[in-house]
Amino acid sequence: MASFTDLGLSETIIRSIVNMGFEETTPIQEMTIPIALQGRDLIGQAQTGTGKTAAYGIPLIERFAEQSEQIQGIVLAPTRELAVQVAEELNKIGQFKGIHSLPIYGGQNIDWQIRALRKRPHIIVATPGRLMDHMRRRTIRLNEIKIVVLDEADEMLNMGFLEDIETILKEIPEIRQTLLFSATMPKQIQNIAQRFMKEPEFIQIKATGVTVSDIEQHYIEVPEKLKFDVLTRLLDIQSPELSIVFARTKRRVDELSEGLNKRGYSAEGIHGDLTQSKRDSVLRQFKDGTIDVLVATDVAARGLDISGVTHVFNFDIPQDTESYVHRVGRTGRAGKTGLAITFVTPREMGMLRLIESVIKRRVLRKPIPTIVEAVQGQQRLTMNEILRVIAEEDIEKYKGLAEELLAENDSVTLLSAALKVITKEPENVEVRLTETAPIRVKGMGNPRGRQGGVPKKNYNQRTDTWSRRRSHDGRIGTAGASRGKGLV
Ligand SMILES: Nc1ncnc2c1ncn2[C@@H]1O[C@H](COP(=O)(O)OP(=O)(O)OP(=O)(O)O)[C@@H](O)[C@H]1O
Ligand SMILES: [Mg+2]
Repeated sequence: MASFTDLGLSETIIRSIVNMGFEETTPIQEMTIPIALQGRDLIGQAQTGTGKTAAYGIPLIERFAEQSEQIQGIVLAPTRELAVQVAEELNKIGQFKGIHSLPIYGGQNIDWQIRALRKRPHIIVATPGRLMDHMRRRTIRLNEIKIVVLDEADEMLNMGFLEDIETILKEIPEIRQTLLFSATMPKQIQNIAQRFMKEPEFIQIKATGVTVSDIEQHYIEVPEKLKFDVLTRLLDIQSPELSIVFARTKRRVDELSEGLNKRGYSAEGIHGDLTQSKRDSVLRQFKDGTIDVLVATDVAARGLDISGVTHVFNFDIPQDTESYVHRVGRTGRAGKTGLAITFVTPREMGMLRLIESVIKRRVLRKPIPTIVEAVQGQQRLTMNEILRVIAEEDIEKYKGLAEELLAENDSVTLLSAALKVITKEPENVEVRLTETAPIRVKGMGNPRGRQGGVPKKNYNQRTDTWSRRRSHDGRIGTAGASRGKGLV
């Protein structure tokens, strides 16, 4: 890896990079910054969490003149939260050069944005819809734009922003530089590249596959009905620092975060139907650790860089392989490690195999954790907390009471009772979720299952075994038959 000083950057930029704590370039930065500095068009693909923002942000800011009164650069991003985050990072890179970036996104008061625009930011980081609004109102002029960046370009296409992007790019002078970045590059991207870019250089960093090797990836085959209990068991056993739970729909997100709260976890949901101020406050609370579990739709799958996310749970398997790559990429960022666990219902095994074929890596199968393990996990938490309090807190005023209680009870009985009171008992509140249909892939997995030839799989919670049951006569089939007999 190279040093930033070898890239011919100006002193003010180097100073801000040092200030941000970056010591060496990441591979995508090393490869793309010199090309982007020459003014050439560029498509950059590198794994999640490997510094693509600075890979375009550094040349973007290096090439701008701070004296200009006009907007010189536009970054388009698919979600509001990402627009805010990118603008923050660009402001850090531009702090000593005096280059200002402003996020512009839907759900935020437009008059406020218009006032902020009058302060002459050099760079706008926008979601396409809101930028279009400003273009119609003529509150943003794009005729001085020199550089355009499409961050998460493929996701903007997925979201149906193609027309908006076309309209936006047509308003921008043809003599410009266009940069396009994402961890995933499906074929449609070539379309955009051909139509809107000039002989783009394609830089692809493919160290060990599409997903980062620092992310441990597991899956658990689990029936739909048991997913929620399995999730809470995993939270109890693993006690993640911060975790993101991805679910398929907004309704699932609401139900899940409500259910988690009922069971005593500090969780909040984020999805597109919430007000922007709610979305902002949820994300803020998650970042500062006020809430430990963020339950999200794919709105939080792309680009978000939150330190301390040790676990990603795919409560529902994603509908496409790109989504998988980005979701699990919310952990294991900037050289840190992370764990991603995907729940797969029996009929979704085909989707899992498809994901494995795209990421070119096996996802490890793990058994359904037992309730005993969950209890042990909670007890361990309690024990650690007690030891921490002994080491760090003032407990003098409890000692009198302790002695009184010890006079009439033996110490083991007394402490056991106290532990029972303070340990959270797993699965003590029933939570029901609205069921969703499995995600299936044509031609993958177990095709005969769909024709009814292979008996349905059943999971036996008490014996932790899967068995195949013939639908007609109710007899137990092969796997796990001996243990499952009479219980299925
Ligand atoms: N050269 C560097 N040295 C150390 N940390 C860095 C460096 N470049 C970027 N980072 C940090 O790494 C983290 C991930 O960067 P960034 O969000 O740009 O990743 P990304 O490649 O855009 O990921 P995604 O595909 O998920 O959007 C950020 O916290 C960023 O500040
Ligand atoms: Mg990014």
